[in-house]
Amino acid sequence: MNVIDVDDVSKAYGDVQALDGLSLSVEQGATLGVFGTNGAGKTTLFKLLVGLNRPDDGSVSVAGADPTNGTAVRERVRYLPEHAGFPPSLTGREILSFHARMRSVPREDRDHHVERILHTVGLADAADRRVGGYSNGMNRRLGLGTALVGEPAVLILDEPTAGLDPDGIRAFHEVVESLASETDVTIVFSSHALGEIQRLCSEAVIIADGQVATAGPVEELRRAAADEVTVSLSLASEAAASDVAGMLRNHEGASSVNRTGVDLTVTAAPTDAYDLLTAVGERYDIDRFEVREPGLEAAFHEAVGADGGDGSGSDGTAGAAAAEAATEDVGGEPV
Ligand SMILES: Nc1ncnc2c1ncn2[C@@H]1O[C@H](COP(=O)(O)OP(=O)(O)OP(=O)(O)O)[C@@H](O)[C@H]1O
Repeated sequence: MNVIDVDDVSKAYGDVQALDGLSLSVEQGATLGVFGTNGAGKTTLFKLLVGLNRPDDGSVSVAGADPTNGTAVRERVRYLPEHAGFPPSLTGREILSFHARMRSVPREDRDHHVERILHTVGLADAADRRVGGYSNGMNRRLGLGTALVGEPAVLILDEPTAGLDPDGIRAFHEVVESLASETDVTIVFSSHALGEIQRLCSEAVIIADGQVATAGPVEELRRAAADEVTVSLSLASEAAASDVAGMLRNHEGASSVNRTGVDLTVTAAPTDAYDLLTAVGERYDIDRFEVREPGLEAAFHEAVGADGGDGSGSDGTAGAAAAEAATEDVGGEPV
C-alpha cells in the first residue's frame, strides 16, 4: 500500500520552477532516500509532503489525505527540518515531555512514551542534561525524537546528518536503521551523500531540475556502484598519521592503506567506510575527511548528466556539478 503518492506536481517561486511535473510513490514502511544537487527541489518537495506548501499543479496524498487538509494528517506526518533549535536551558526529557503534551499523549502514558523515545534516539543517559550542552549530533537526534512523539506514520528528514562528525553520523544512522527494522514508520530521508542513502534506504530517488531523474530500489544503485570506496583523511601530525596507518592496516574493513605525511588514503567496502572513520575518530583528532564512491558517481552522472538539464547541460556542466556533489559526500568538519 502506498503511503505517499505525488502525481505530476509542479511548483514555482516567481520565475523559478522548483518542481516541474514530479511524480513519485512510496510504500508504507519503506525508507526512501532522496538525492539531488543544491536547488534540485528536495526541500520544496518535502514542504508539499507536510502541507507547508501547496502545488501549483498536480496532487499530493500522504497517509491517505491531502497534507494541507487539517491537523489530523499533520499528526501522522512529521518533518525534521535541516536546522532545528531548542531552548538551551531545558533538558532533553523536558523538551520531549513538552512535545508529548502538545501532541496530546495521554498524561498517564507520557513518561513511558518519553522514556522509550529517549532510548530509541540514544539519549537516555543524557536525558536530564541541559540541551545547551548537547553536541550537534545529540541535538539532531533530539530533533528526531520530537518527530517521533505520538508515533507518526511518516517521517520526513531533511539532510539530517549534514555537518555531523563521523560519530554523530554513525549514531544517527543507528537510530534510522532501528526505526526502519523495528517499526512500520515510513522514512523519507534527503542527503547529499549517496553512500548514506545506499546504506540506510530501501528505495532511492534522484531529483534533478525539479523532476525525478531516476528512481528504484537501492539494490539497483548498489549494483551500479563500485565494490570499494576511497576514504581520505588528514590527521593533526605525521606521528598520528603513522599510528593510524598501522591501526588501519590491521583493520579487517580496510583493503589498502597509503600515507603521505599527515594524509591517509584508505580503500574499503562502502559499508565499512563509516566504521573505519569512527574507529579512528575514537582515538585521534581527524582534521578533514572525505568518502569518494566512484561507482555511485558514475551512476548519478548517468542519471542526471545524460541530457544535461536546463541551461547547463550541453557543455556538461550539470554532469560535472553532479559528480562534484557526489564526491563531496559527508566529509569536511573537524571531528
Ligand atoms: N521561497 C523561495 N523563494 C524563491 N525561490 C525559492 C524558494 N524556495 C526555493 N526556491 C528555489 O527553488 C529551487 C529549489 O529549491 P529547494 O530548496 O527545493 O532545493 P533543494 O534541493 O532542497 O536544495 P538544497 O540541497 O540546496 O537544500 C531553487 O532554485 C531555490 O532557489
